[in-house]
Amino acid sequence: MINTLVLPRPSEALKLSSKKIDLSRKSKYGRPRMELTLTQPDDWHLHLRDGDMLQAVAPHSAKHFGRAIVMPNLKPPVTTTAAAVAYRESILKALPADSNFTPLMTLYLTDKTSPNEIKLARKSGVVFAVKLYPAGATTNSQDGVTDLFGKCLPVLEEMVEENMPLLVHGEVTDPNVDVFDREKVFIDTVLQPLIQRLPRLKIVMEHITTMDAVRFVESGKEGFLAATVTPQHLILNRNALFQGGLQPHNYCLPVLKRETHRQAIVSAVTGGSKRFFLGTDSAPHERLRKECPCGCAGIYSAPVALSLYAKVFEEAGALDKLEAFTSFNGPDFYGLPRNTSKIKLMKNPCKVPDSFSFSFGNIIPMFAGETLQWQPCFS
Ligand SMILES: NC(=O)N[C@@H](CC(=O)O)C(=O)O
Ligand SMILES: [Zn+2]
Ligand SMILES: [Zn+2]
Repeated sequence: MINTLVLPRPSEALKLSSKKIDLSRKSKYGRPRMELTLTQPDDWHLHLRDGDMLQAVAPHSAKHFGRAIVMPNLKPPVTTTAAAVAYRESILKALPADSNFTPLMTLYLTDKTSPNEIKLARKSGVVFAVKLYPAGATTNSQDGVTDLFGKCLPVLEEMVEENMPLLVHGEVTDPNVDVFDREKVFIDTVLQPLIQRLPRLKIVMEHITTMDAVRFVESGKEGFLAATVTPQHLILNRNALFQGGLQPHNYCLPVLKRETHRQAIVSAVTGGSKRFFLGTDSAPHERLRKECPCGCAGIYSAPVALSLYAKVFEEAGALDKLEAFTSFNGPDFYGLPRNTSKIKLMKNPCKVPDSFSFSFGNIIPMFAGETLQWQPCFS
């Protein structure tokens, strides 16, 4: 990896609680080197895939995150507790020997999921949520739900009993609804009625992209409604899809929105609300599956996500709020203990690799070839 050294300006000294930043250590150039110590973050929305791709990407997430909610949209999808247990085993095998990373498994909801499967999931101790993909909404969602209220109410009622969160890809699939409006329409036509019907169901709106979602989550009951936020929806707006030509590596679902939506999401997360937490939605696809006539949706952010979140909070003058977003709000919502270990981020400008090469092909990371200021570091 090439290191492009850009020295931090002394005026960049941050106004933070003294414990969080250690300005005493000097870089070899004699300038202050800024450090940020955080409780180990977790990733509450992650695609680890399987097979070769799993082997390739698992170490990247395990390096930075303590735990991750692992999405079940494999081929075939992880629809049973038995499949989730087996998938968990293969993830553990793909981790570096010294890794403490804990995968938190999820089940893929279908029209046929039985209430008993939820009981089994809860009993297993390794399944922490159930994921709703409206059929056809996103990558590998073809086996998803076609009619939530018609087919899934008994399962959802069992989830209330078992205190099992429902994670939602919140977009309608009606081709007549404009692609930029699909999240808002989903809120109005599915989520609002769902909450009316089952107010004690814990719901996470995954990868929110609009000010409508921000307002909706803020207006929900604390502890019952929350949202994950990706680095791309905090940093990029929809212009990034077309900057200098079509940019397949900025294409994900829900698709990037206009700047006003991005700003609303930034204000929400940097404002310190407990309802928003880190979920990278890191979604690797081999390069040629993105750079082709019908490219896949998904941005590979795992290696750069922490640097990007730090950039967003720093630019908003809210680095003091970063730790709650990366490390507290998620476990608090899920009713899990916060991590006890720490991770350090250092201001040490570094170029993001242009690509990661594996035997099966290449994966292009988010911000490929660009320089990022904050780097997680390991002693
Ligand atoms: N976000 C994406 O664009 N893609 C995800 C699926 C998803 O999270 O919707 C994937 O699995 O590739
Ligand atoms: Zn999704
Ligand atoms: Zn996802």
